[in-house]
Formats: sequence, structure tokens, C-alpha cells
Amino acid sequence: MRLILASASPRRVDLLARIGVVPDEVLPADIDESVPKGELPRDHALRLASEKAEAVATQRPDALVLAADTVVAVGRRILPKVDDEAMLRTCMRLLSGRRHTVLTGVALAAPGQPLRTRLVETMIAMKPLSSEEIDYYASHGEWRGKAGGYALQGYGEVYVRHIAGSYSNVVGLPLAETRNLLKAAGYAIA
Ligand SMILES: Cc1cn([C@H]2C[C@H](O)[C@@H](COP(=O)(O)OP(=O)(O)OP(=O)(O)O)O2)c(=O)[nH]c1=O
Repeated sequence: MRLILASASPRRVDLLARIGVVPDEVLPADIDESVPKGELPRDHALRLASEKAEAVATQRPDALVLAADTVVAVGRRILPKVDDEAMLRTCMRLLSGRRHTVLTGVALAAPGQPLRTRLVETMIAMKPLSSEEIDYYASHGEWRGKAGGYALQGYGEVYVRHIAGSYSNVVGLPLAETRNLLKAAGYAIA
């Protein structure tokens, strides 16, 4: 069956390639990603992943549709997807010397079957960040469009002291759980 990746993230295409999966089509979902007041991080990640998959499934009803949503949370607080320097500095100061959680919701729509979802959490501890480090990272630019304002797969890893759980989950798609979802839906995958 055809597989559609409902995502604009090039990282998700690369992660899928690592498990031998090449989507037949990449079709990003256009949905409202704002965070309603009081919504918990895990509920938010699962809801958005589900909405992305369902939105694209209505356009491609005969295909498998895979979608995901990654959020960075400090306790119950969801950090924004960072797209300006002021926001970046606020996030870095918040993450400095603390633990946070990265959560990815994954959803797979299959024709005639109930939507399958998974929620994966990874814990990350960051070292205390100096103002020089925050200045440097602000000039780096790789944080644009990233949840919480850093890229573990890029320079951002130098600020990480400890990580517990799935690495690919942080970058945007947990590989083990995604493979399980695809297998459960009957997709031919090793
Ligand atoms: C924490 C972290 C996030 N990210 C990225 C993964 C996601 O692409 C992004 C979170 O935004 P998402 O909304 O999950 O994804 P997206 O907007 O890139 O793509 P789409 O909604 O179309 O699927 O942050 C990293 O690349 N590295 C990291 O270390």
C-alpha cells in the first residue's frame, strides 16, 4: 500500500530512511498548531499528530498516512517552536541546568482501520548555560523552527549532559515505535 508522510520536516524523511522506509509521497498537513491554555504536553503531541494524519487521510483515503508532532516540555509547560532570537534566549535560559522532556506523538491512519497512535518521551538534562554560550547559540541559527529552540542532532548536543530514552524521538520520529506501528498496519518493513 502507498505510504504518505504528512510532514514538512526533512528530518522525518531522513529518520524513515534509516529504517528502510521511503514514503511514496510527502504531503504536509496544514493544521492549527497553537496550544490551548491548560493542554498537557502529552495530550498536545498526540492530538496534533492525530490531526495531521487525519487531515491528510481525507485527501489520500486509500493510503497509509504517517504523521508526528514533537514538543519540548518543562514540567507541564510546552515550549514554543522557536523562530526568533528573543524566544530562543527565553527558551535557553529556561532549559539551562534543568531537565526537560521531549515528547513525540506519532499517528498512523490506515484505510478502514482505527487510527493508531504512540506517545514517546525522552528525558534530557542540560548543563548550566553561560551567557556567552547563549550568545553563541543565538548566532548559530540552527534552532530556527525547532521545538524548544535547539537541535540535538546539531551543535545543540554540546549543551546536553544526559539523555534517557529514544534519540530519534527528540529529532522528530521515534524509530522503534514507528516501525511497530507500520508493521501493525501491515506495511512491508523489515
Ligand atoms: C528538540 C528538537 C526538535 N527538533 C525538531 C523536530 C521537529 O521537526 C520540530 C518540531 O516541530 P513539529 O511540529 O513536530 O514538526 P515540523 O513543523 O518540523 O513538521 P510537520 O509539522 O509538518 O510534521 O523540531 C529537532 O530537529 N531537534 C531537536 O533536538
